[in-house]
Amino acid sequence: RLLSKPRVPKGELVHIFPYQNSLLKELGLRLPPGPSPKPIIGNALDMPKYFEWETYAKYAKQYGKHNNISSKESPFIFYLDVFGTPLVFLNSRRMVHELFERRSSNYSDRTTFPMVVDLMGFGWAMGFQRYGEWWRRHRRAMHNKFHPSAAEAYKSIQIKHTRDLLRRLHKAPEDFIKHIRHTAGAIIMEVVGYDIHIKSENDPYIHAAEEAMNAAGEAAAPGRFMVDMIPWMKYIPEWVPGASFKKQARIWRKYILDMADLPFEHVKAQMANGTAQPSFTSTHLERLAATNDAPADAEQVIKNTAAVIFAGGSDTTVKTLTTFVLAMVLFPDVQKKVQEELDAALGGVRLPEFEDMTALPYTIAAYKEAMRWHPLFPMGVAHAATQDDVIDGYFIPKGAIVFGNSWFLLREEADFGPDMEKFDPGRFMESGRRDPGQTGAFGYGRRVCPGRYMAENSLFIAVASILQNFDITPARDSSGKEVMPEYEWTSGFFSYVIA
Ligand code: HEM
Repeated sequence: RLLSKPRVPKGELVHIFPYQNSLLKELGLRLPPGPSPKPIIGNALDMPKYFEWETYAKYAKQYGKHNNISSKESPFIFYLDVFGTPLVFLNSRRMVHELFERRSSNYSDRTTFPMVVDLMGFGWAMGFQRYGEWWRRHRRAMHNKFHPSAAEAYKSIQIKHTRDLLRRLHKAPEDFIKHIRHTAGAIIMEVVGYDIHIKSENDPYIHAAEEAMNAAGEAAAPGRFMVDMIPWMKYIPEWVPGASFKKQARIWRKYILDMADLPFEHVKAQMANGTAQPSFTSTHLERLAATNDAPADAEQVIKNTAAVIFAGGSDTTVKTLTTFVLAMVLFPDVQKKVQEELDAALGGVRLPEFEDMTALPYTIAAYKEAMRWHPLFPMGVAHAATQDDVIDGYFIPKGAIVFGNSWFLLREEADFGPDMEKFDPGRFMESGRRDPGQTGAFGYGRRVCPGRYMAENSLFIAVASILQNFDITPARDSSGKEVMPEYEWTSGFFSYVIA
């Protein structure tokens, strides 16, 4: 199953995959000099269940040393066999660039998701769709309204709701997460065209989106549900002992389908009676109505894309901002510096605008540092290989699920400077530093997050507005003493802070 002429590195094989041992002779390869690299992980049982990105990063370092790899970007690649499904983990920027960017036509597929798509009903979400024409149509519908200059159109919506956030924070600062969530939801709903429904923090659409996203977070982590490894299990009836995942999927499914259907139907009804505001959904639908030869499923593409924007666009921003708030508590000096910059630029007489960005490099660096310090998707979102491939002598079979270890990439000293655990926006003030948004925080290649321009705008205006007007400090106990928050990072598809 090997391609004709694999590229063979000069004595630099760092890790022989378990299955490669048997292929070495066939390839005419020899083991590199020095202690033989051992297979690190053999099967599903050895798979780290929690914070796997740290484990893989540790292996990468450990085996790099073991193999005397001097390069700053070791060609690290790990392989796991999970009941016959090959999982490949890329632990270097060079590898990620080579596969996801340069060979993107082969690494832009997704795997099947028996739990999330077949059972839970997430097939409408572009992020889970297989690479091909159906996905491309969704991606085009989104790109059309989210490329950098299209995202400009949303700035006034972002400003409006961020100002409202300041009022809410002023009134009840202790509910800051609730307010941030409300704001992110309000922005994305107005962009998509669902804004008419926001009546309270308990808005049913925001609630459905949160439930659905929490479900995705739980269910999409590799190895979380056996049915993803043994797909025929999806046919087991719900009453069979051990099939509780089916019941769980059924409960989640309602939220997931409602989330796509209900608000879309409502926008259509609003358009029919002339009360709809211009939005992603209404402008796409209007254009569709004016097209004579549109395919029959064109409306479904609009509905699906509106839903995925709604789904992907709020929780991601909320969780990144929550990480930022924690960082401000833990690193008060950074907070002071951002505030000094804001005061110098705005003179304390007006609120920040997007036009101020050029005068606020440290503020920009601060939100970028939040994406680097603790990326929301530490292992990105897995891509899949369409065809067999070989890289540096490693064979990657067709169908392999390929992860980029973004967490590790965002901790490369060569790219971001020293003291990786420190929240230090100052690192971006040095020349030659990489942008986290282009180093895995938004994923890779043709599947890179299409909402990234809008997301960065939301982060910037929120960070600038909040820190210009508030100090973020630890809470105080009854005697007035500051108490540092207890917090932990979740593990799974997303990793975010819970306090
Ligand atoms: C800080 C906020 C955000 C982060 C950290 C983030 C991160 C990501 C990542 C890591 C991926 C996977 C890329 C890959 O497969 O390599 C992704 C995909 C995606 N994101 Fe975002 N995202 C954010 C905000 C948003 C927003 C605001 C939207 C919508 C407006 C959005 C919509 C999507 C969609 C639709 C996909 C699927 C793309 C595809 O599979 O082709 N994201 N995002």
